[in-house]
Amino acid sequence: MGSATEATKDISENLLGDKKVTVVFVLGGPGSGKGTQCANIVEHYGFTHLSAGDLLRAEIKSGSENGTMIQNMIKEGKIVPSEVTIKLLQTAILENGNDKFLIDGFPRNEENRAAFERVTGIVPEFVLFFDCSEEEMERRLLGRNQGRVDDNIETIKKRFKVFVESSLPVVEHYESLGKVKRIDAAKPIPEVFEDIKVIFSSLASKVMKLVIISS
Ligand SMILES: Nc1ncnc2c1ncn2[C@@H]1O[C@H](COP(=O)(O)OP(=O)(O)OP(=O)(O)O)[C@@H](O)[C@H]1O
Ligand SMILES: O=c1ccn([C@@H]2O[C@H](COP(=O)(O)O)[C@@H](O)[C@H]2O)c(=O)[nH]1
Ligand SMILES: [Mg+2]
Repeated sequence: MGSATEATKDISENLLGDKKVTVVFVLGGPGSGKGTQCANIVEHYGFTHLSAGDLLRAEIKSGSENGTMIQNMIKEGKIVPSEVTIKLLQTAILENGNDKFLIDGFPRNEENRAAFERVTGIVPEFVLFFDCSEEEMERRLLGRNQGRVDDNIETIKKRFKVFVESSLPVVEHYESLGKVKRIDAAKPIPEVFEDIKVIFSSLASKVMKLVIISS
């Protein structure tokens, strides 16, 4: 087992089996622009983007035995059981050669958060939080046009409720640890990314890479 040097001890490099990774949780309301900006971060900063929602949608498409249950939960805007989502995230991390991940749209509630930390041992480097009004998010979701079963006004209202009641407490938890970097996500896309760049450039100037010292 290795240990971090003095220079990297504040970087969250954690064990996932034998793999040590740096993770940023990307959180924010439905339609706040998480996926859009994750694509920009991937392009500029070499992270791998893992959208929990995309992994769940891929699981439905794969014909998995959990597919019908997941589809029903998504249609209702409900949170899929932790063990299902964590397994998908864990597999995606282990199968990927990268060691830097943006985990988008997870953890969705406190139980997700605690289970993920317990199972994977991963603590996020920080949480990138997209702050946006419901009015603006609703406008974006109704205009998204990607054929998602949950982009209709009835499900959107349910998703907003779940976000406020279950997901915001996760942000508050990380806020209490000083780990939240809040972004004004109501701005136009290029301006939001300018703000994100400040955060990731400062992270890149710290020691970002994994340091393994054989003992
Ligand atoms: N800053 C922005 N201004 C205007 N439109 C935006 C902005 N960011 C994203 N959008 C648009 O809003 C829609 C939702 O964006 P995106 O899919 O990135 O959100 P999300 O947070 O990933 O949503 P979800 O939680 O539902 O997956 C998309 O059509 C996207 O093009
Ligand atoms: O960790 C998660 C992530 C997502 N879900 C379900 O999927 C939909 C869509 O998620 P997006 O992040 O908007 O793509 C969400 O409303 C949940 O039903 C989940 O259960 N757990
Ligand atoms: Mg998304």
